[in-house]
Amino acid sequence: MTPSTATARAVVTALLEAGVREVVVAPGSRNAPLSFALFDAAAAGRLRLHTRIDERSAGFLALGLTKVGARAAVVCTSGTAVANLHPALLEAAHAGVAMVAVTADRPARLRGTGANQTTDQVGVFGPLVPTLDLGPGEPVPVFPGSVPTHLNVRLDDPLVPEDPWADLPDAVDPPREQHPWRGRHLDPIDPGPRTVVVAGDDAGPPARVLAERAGWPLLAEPSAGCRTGRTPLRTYRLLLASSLAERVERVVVMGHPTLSRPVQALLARPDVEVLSAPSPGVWNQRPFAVDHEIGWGEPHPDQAACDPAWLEEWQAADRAVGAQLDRLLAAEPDLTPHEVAGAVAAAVPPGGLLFVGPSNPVRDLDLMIRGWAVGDRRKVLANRGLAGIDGVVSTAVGAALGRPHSSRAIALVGDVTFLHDANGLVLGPQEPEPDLTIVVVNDDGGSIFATLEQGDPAHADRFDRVFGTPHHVDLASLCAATRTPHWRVESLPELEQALASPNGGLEVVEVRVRRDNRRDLDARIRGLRP
Ligand SMILES: Cc1ncc(C[n+]2csc(CCOP(=O)(O)OP(=O)(O)O)c2C)c(N)n1
Ligand SMILES: C=C(O[C@H]1C=C[C@H](C(=O)CCC(=O)O)[C@@H](C(=O)O)[C@@H]1O)C(=O)O
Ligand SMILES: [Mg+2]
Repeated sequence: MTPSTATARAVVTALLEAGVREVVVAPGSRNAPLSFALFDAAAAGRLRLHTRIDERSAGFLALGLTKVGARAAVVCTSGTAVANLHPALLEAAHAGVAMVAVTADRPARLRGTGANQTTDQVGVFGPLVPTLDLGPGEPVPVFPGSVPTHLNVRLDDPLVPEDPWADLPDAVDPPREQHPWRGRHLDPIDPGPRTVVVAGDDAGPPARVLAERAGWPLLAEPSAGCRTGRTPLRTYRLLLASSLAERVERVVVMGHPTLSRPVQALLARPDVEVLSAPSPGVWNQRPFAVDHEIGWGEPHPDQAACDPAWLEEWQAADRAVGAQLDRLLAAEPDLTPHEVAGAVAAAVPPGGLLFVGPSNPVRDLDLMIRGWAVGDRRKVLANRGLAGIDGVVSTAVGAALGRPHSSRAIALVGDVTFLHDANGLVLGPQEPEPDLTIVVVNDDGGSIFATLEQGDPAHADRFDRVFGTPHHVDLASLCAATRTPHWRVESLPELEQALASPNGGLEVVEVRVRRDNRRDLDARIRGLRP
């Protein structure tokens, strides 16, 4: 057996022992020993193989698979291919997703020379994703279980094995990565001050359990993993501009809140006491002052409850503002992005999966999710580690592939986000295909900027060129190029019909909405009060 084949087979064995059962390979020559070993392991049923020609998409595919518990590795050749994995690994680092990147490298003697496809791959992802550098004959290091790993493998000629891998290791049950909060809850908190619970990305069920037991309003983002039960407030980000918010004395913050400035403003208020639970990701220090760090205890049924009137006040205000919002949207002459988000949310059945893109789609969804029941196992995911618009299609594909028991898988993304990872639609004829409906809210550009400072009419002469960035891309033609079924809908009933008629594979439903009125619509919505 050649040294490179031995190294590659040792790496694949270590991946299997670490619970990796999904591997995404981007084609290359230097990683050939790894690709052959992975092919043999897949043929023997030890793992599922995916191939992607775009390493950036391949990395996000592995991220999406890992986010739903199907721990994945992505494997690529040397050179610029490696750098294409950086966006997915950065997102993984900041969101605490334990994906694995295996990069093939030239042998040590060629480092620092002008040899082809040879660059400095050790530490290429910076200190946030350190490199484990492996040479021939060296023991493969153990992959850490809760953070992304970069394994750089130096491989020398001959790269092609002399024979197939026959003596594969026995299949073992992969260790189930336990989320820090799984089966645990926060230590009891005194119910005294008027408190709200802020649940950011990946806060998980403990946030809901705490809010329910204490009787506190729950301000949960769509991907918080706890937007269920009786305590989440649909219009919390609007209510934070009301007099109710002025009476908040304390906030318990869990997960990684990133969506809205009203929440960030609440957390920064000097008169508000902040209790912070551990935050996911590599930089878990909070960007606001924390008065008390609170930790995971064992399940505590004895979280004392506060005066129920506090939550009842918020719930009444939420109903009032929610009704005003529904009336406002119904009165709009055109289909609004908020109604699109509402239809998508309504189309997610129990056991369903929803992957939501950044920018306005996740914020529109935030306003439109209504009363999902506890225990229905709806899963809402987003790349909120860094809120990038890159790799979102591929992450959604990975999540759908990695959670096959989902009753329905839908993605809700903006048009620029969709275009940014159009290569996520490139699916070879032998590739596992997800049952995933991608709803693209197409307003021909980035409408989020219209709602920010740069959207002020004073900048109208420059806005579209450098912020709105209209593209006029024909999404039907783009989908046709990858043979992805495409359905353009013009109305809410048509959208609801499309959502009710999944084709069982990867499909795109395009909804055209206006961008020219976004700033005004957003301002009128923000102006709603109880
Ligand atoms: C990789 C990356 N590039 C740029 C940005 C900045 N950005 C945030 S939202 C956005 C526009 C998104 O447009 P779209 O997906 O159409 O959503 P919309 O704002 O129209 O709702 C951009 C460019 C980013 N977050 N990530
Ligand atoms: C476009 C980018 O991201 C910005 C998107 C929205 C954020 C925001 O202010 C939302 C306001 C709200 O929903 O209340 C904005 C921010 O966090 O300040 C983000 O930068 C981008 O290029 O980063
Ligand atoms: Mg857009």
